[in-house]
Amino acid sequence: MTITAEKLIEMALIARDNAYTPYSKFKVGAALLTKDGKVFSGCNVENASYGLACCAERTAIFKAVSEGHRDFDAIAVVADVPEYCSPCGACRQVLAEFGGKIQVHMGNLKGQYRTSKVEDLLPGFFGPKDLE
Ligand SMILES: O=c1ccn([C@H]2C[C@H](O)[C@@H](CO)O2)c(=O)[nH]1
Ligand SMILES: [Zn+2]
Repeated sequence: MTITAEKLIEMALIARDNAYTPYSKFKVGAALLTKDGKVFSGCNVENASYGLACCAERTAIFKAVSEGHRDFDAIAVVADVPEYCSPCGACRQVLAEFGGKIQVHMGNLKGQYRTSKVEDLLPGFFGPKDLE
């Protein structure tokens, strides 16, 4: 059974409920799909030392990697935005580490989304190949 973009968005919306955002009040949810069909969710987690906030996307990626998963098909990201929730530069770089072909579904609370590949969100990215 494959997990659709719509299903992944729905899972990101559920993860968003756990966002810890006392400072920005901007709640974000993410759901990361592995090539073997597992999903790791994430939310943003802020801190009184503001710069230490971890985005929803990186929370999901670090959860997956720390449990032994490195091969990803797609990630969904959702927030209360007028158009589509676009990953920040740091998250684009962290996603790029695991492959430019990962599909990024960027959504909002209305269930609308658009999809781009990591390599199109971060053209010419610096990655593992540059260290060979
Ligand atoms: O794609 C994004 C954009 C922002 N944030 C978080 C970081 C911070 O907690 C809050 C406001 O920037 O939203 C994410 O989690 N993902
Ligand atoms: Zn980010």
